[in-house]
Amino acid sequence: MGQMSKHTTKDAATFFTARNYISLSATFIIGVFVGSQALKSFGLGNALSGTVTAAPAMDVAPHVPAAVSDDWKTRKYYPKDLSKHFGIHHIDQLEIPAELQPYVDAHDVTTDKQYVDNMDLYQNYARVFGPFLDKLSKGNNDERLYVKWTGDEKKFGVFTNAYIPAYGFVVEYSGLLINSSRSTDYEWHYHSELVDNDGNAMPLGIDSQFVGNIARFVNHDDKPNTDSIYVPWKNTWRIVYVATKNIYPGEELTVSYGPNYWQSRDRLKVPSTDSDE
Ligand SMILES: C[S@@+](CC[C@H](N)C(=O)[O-])C[C@H]1O[C@@H](n2cnc3c(N)ncnc32)[C@H](O)[C@@H]1O
Repeated sequence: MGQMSKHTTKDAATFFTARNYISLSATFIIGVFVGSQALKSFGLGNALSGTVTAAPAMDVAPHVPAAVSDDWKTRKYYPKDLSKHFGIHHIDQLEIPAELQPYVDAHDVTTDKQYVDNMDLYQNYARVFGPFLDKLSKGNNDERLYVKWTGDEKKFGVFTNAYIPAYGFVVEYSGLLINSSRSTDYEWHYHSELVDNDGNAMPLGIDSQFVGNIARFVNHDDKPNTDSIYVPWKNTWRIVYVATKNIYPGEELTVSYGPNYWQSRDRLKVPSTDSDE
């Protein structure tokens, strides 16, 4: 995630009623297909590589749904369930707290070195993925993706009900823009050159531990089927998960958190007090 930072890194809404599910799904699939073709024609496919980073990690209590029932390890959780079962306030898009908004407004992301050095790439990202950030963000009735228990090691993960073609938009990593890392498992580095009142660079992250969307449940894999990229959109950097290969219904979505994430976890391990170690 950007980098999941635990500072690196790490949709849609009134999306589906039973009646409009099929047509909206079709719209989405056509959308990602068009997007993926556009990306291919831009030759961006190979450019979808670890540009986002996650923040260093800290162990947190395993996510046991707040409302535990007998089927909690087998059922599917949709965005509308996140509040009741995980205590998460669902938001579709990056949320900027009022106290940080003036700093965001005072800065032009197209002057960031990362943008200037890769202008063609980021202009294309904005052109292809930007519209998804607006059009797919309509509330918490999206049923394309769901959360399900994967096992004791990884806990919950995210799966797809829809076919997602390679290079297609998967989901935005929503959350709160923060300027003080809490080093949770749910924070990506926010990619920017914002400065505070003294002109010092502000260390920013996107934190989705308690306020965010389904993307916060996407697990790490060394050979993931999505990539996290930064998309400059409406003067903010948005983190988007993009498919790196065709993803079929029932598959788990995965992303690389980046090396910092796991290194920081290792550092945080409490030394064993066992006498034989
Ligand atoms: C962003 S959360 C992903 C959602 C998490 N599985 C949950 O149930 O809330 C990141 C945490 O999930 C777990 N995790 C993710 N990918 C993993 C993997 N490949 N192997 C082991 N644990 C993993 C780790 O505890 C990690 O710190």
